[in-house]
Amino acid sequence: MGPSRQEIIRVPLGERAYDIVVGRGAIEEAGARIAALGARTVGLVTDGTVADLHAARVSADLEAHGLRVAAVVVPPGEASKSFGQLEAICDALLGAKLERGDVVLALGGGVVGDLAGFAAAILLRGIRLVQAPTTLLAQVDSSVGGKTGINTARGKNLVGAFHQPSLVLADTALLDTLPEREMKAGYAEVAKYGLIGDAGFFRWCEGHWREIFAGGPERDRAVAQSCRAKAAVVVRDEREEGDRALLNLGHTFGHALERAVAYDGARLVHGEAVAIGLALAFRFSSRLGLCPREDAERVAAHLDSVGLPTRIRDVPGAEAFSAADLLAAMGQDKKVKAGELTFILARGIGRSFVARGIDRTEVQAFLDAELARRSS
Ligand SMILES: NC(=O)c1ccc[n+]([C@@H]2O[C@H](COP(=O)([O-])OP(=O)(O)OC[C@H]3O[C@@H](n4cnc5c(N)ncnc54)[C@H](O)[C@@H]3O)[C@@H](O)[C@H]2O)c1
Ligand SMILES: O=C(O)C(=O)C[C@@H](O)[C@H](O)[C@H](O)COP(=O)(O)O
Ligand SMILES: [Zn+2]
Repeated sequence: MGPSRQEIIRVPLGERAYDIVVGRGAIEEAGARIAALGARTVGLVTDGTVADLHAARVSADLEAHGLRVAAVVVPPGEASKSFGQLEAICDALLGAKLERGDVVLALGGGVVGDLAGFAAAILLRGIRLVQAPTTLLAQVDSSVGGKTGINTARGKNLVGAFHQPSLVLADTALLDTLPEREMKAGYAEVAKYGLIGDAGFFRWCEGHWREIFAGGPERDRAVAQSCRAKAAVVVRDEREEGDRALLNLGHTFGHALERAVAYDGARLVHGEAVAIGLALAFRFSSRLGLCPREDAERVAAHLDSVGLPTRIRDVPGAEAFSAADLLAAMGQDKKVKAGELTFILARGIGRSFVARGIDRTEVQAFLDAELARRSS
């Protein structure tokens, strides 16, 4: 593999087409590229941690390109994907007199991207959004594809809008400051792309995950390959009427677990929930006789070796979970159709498919068996 350089991936969505710039230094293009969009003011939304580490440099660059910056800082963590923080952002940006020709810049992880993206979708009935993802998870997943939203007590991401960004700047050097726990969490979504439809990429990940964590060309390659894989699905099915649901592999279980801990990131962050969800989706597929047991074991073994959780019992406080509660949470999943559950299951690594009308008693029996493992 050659030296690191920036790569531009085009997401061809007609009048909503945009570029994803991947590589070290991509954020340094923010001022020039946003000025070229014709904005005058940038509503810079970030969280407290990212503000301290990276926002001053970005603001200075925007101002150097003649842009006025109106900054809003939310508390770090999943709890910020709330009506309260959404209202605070809207109020601050309206107070700063943002106009329809202006831009919201989401500088942060998936929490900031989803929240600021939703604000951009509804402010003045929709203004442009630039995503500057600063976590591995946000660079490989949440900044691309236009899903924005917040959580409610009834479930994850249940209020939101599709609002594609006008530009994504995925600066992989920003990940140098990311804590290891968050790096691992983001890696679950990287591995997901291999498990969905690219067994060769999963094999490559098994051999290169340490280099992805360490930085260098493998990290850039993993981010770019993930963005290409996601963009390909989104272009086929932008509003999740069919195939896009594949990107939800591991999420029916994962979102139920996030709700079970009341979005408490100290216990479980999204990527960790996805890691458990991926392992569960493969074990469930194997139990249903769809997927070889060796594949399910290989998935869990790889996630284990990275240091990700793969069992419900790995969640602190899991003793309090019941199969009925988890099943009830799954009943609020956005993939539910005519009251029936939809899961993303697998015939093997890289062979995932959308399975509609899954029998609740099968899911209940599987969860009972998984929960029984907590004492073993
Ligand atoms: N819209 C989508 O398609 C999509 C896809 C996947 C996930 N998501 C959502 O994304 C969210 C999770 O995103 P996340 O994992 O990025 O979590 P996050 O945004 O909470 O970021 C994780 C932590 O890392 C900190 N951080 C961010 N960048 C940093 C950096 N460069 N250096 C040091 N610290 C940094 C943050 O302050 C935070 O504490 C969830 O809400 C999930 O539902 C959305
Ligand atoms: O972009 C998608 O589509 C995904 O499903 C990506 C997921 O990783 C992400 O967590 C997404 O927010 C889940 O979507 P939801 O519709 O189940 O809330
Ligand atoms: Zn996800």
